[in-house]
Amino acid sequence: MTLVLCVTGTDTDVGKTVVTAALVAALRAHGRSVAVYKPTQTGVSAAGEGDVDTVARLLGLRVLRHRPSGVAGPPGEDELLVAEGVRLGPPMAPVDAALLEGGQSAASALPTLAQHVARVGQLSALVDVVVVEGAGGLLVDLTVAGETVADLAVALGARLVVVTRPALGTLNHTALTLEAALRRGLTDGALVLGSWPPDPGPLHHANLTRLAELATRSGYAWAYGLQEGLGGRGPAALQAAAVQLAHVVAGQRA
Ligand SMILES: Nc1ncnc2c1ncn2[C@@H]1O[C@H](COP(=O)(O)OP(=O)(O)OP(=O)(O)O)[C@@H](O)[C@H]1O
Ligand SMILES: C[C@H](N)[C@H](N)CCCCCC(=O)O
Ligand SMILES: [Mg+2]
Repeated sequence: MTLVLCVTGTDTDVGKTVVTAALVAALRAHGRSVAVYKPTQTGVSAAGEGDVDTVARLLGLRVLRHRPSGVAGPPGEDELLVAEGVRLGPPMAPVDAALLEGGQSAASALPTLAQHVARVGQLSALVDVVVVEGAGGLLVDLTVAGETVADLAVALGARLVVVTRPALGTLNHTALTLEAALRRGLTDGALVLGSWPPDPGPLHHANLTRLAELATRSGYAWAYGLQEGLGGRGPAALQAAAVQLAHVVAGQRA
């Protein structure tokens, strides 16, 4: 059965895309074929680089774009199978980006939860693991009906990967995110640091201990995560650093 990982975060800009790339690198290195799905990509023009394109670039892979009509077959060795549910220009939450770009009709035309699930199902037929990168944090609305990233993770039966920050403010954001996830039945998950600074201070070390405690208390696996700057060091560095991450995040079910 295909494993679905849903990568969310305690906030936008916490490193979900870099963690997604690291997971893809490590899973591929273990011989697993992987696809990446971004249900709602906002803040990017039609010709711009979406998060799925960033993952491919970070890994030095060619993009094989999956279309709903099912044009793409299984990806080749140097290809990454990717798909987006919808792409919107304004750098905002999905529903608001749609409203700004095209008014109520654009918001109503956003993919439904069932359409996202069907798209992931199509990808699942082609690969071993589908990694879904949400928009912003766990409770951001993806659909005009008010269904969130959490609802999508539940509908997919996904393992949740919560990416968090090591800096001040993270303890409250992380506790809220994990509490909301557990309340919705998302009990299978991992907590991951998106970016660990090269010069950590007492605050970072204290937060590291507290974050590990929060993960354990929530029944989530805990992964130290990625070093700051790793995203720019090339596919080999990303892959090497991701081995432990992938073991923690996907090991139990991969
Ligand atoms: N470990 C890392 N190494 C290098 N750069 C990083 C790392 N983590 C985060 N960044 C940088 O921080 C910024 C935000 O990271 P990223 O795009 O992964 O966040 P995100 O959570 O995916 O944001 P969004 O909500 O927009 O999808 C990017 O410029 C990214 O390159
Ligand atoms: C545009 C940005 N990079 C994200 N993809 C969208 C983040 C939505 C966050 C909404 C919020 O929590 O306020
Ligand atoms: Mg991202």
